[in-house]
Amino acid sequence: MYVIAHGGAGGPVDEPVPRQAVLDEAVDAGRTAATPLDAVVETVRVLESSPRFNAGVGGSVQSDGVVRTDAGVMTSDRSVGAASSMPGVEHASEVARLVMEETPHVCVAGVHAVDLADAYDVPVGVDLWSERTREQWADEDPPANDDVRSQLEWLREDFGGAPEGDSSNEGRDAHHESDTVGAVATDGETVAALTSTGGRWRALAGRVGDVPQVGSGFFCTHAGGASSTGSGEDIVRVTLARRAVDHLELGRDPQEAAELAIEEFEDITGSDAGVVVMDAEGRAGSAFNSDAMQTARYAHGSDDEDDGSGASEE
Ligand SMILES: NC(=O)C[C@H](N)C(=O)O
Repeated sequence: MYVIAHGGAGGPVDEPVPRQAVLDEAVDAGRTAATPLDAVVETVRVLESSPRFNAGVGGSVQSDGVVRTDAGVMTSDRSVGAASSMPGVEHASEVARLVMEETPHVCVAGVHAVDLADAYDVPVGVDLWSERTREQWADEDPPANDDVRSQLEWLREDFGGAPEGDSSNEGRDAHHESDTVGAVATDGETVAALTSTGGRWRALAGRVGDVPQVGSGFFCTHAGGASSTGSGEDIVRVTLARRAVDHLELGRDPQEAAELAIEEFEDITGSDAGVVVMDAEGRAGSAFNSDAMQTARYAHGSDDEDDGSGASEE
């Protein structure tokens, strides 16, 4: 099984070495999975359980002091599942898979997604706070939860106010909000792509970004798959993952596809993002225009194909 994973695009990374070790471990978990779908879920589960990433445990905290998780998954036969805005759900990846496999829908949200998870024995009521998010939240002074207008004023300081002003990510990485995770995998026949996140730090309660939106945070066809990361409000405007896969469909290799998609994203939005891409042969590519994006891969034709170390810190 070929797998590529990322740990989010954003500012310079705190403690890149142990973080890379978790990414490598995640790809190792995915490589031994039975199917590409199992592979992306196994890979992302490892990252969701690590407080070093903004997914599952350690996810960003919304304006009402609640961590909510989102994920989306797609396979090359165009099966899709997504779940969003889930308090207390560590493995949003598993709920996205449940939506794909067990429901006639493509996205389930909020407490109803939590109920669905519970009905299929995905653990709920999990404490998603990490030491780091607890400390950071202690420094915040949000207005009362029932005062939504004041909350909006308060969070605009961070989100730049106007929609197109959202490109400014200055200072936001200190909030560890850029560490969304994702993976693409193939066995040479079918492909799967999955992205999982806690969203953005002190976003309005109930805010949902690109991650569970098909074509924005994730996309997959017979040509290959992609997983995006960065400012969700900007990624959705260009459907970044779809754009990367379109380039594969047009015959580009995965590295070219990733680079072209990020160039187009930057031209249109002026914002920062990253994307990982894998084609159906297991060739991988990645690109970002932020300061950093760590990836790990076990890919066809890459240096690590033989030894399986899978590491690539960028
Ligand atoms: N760090 C991220 O990638 C955040 C995610 N794209 C979101 O906007 O929810």
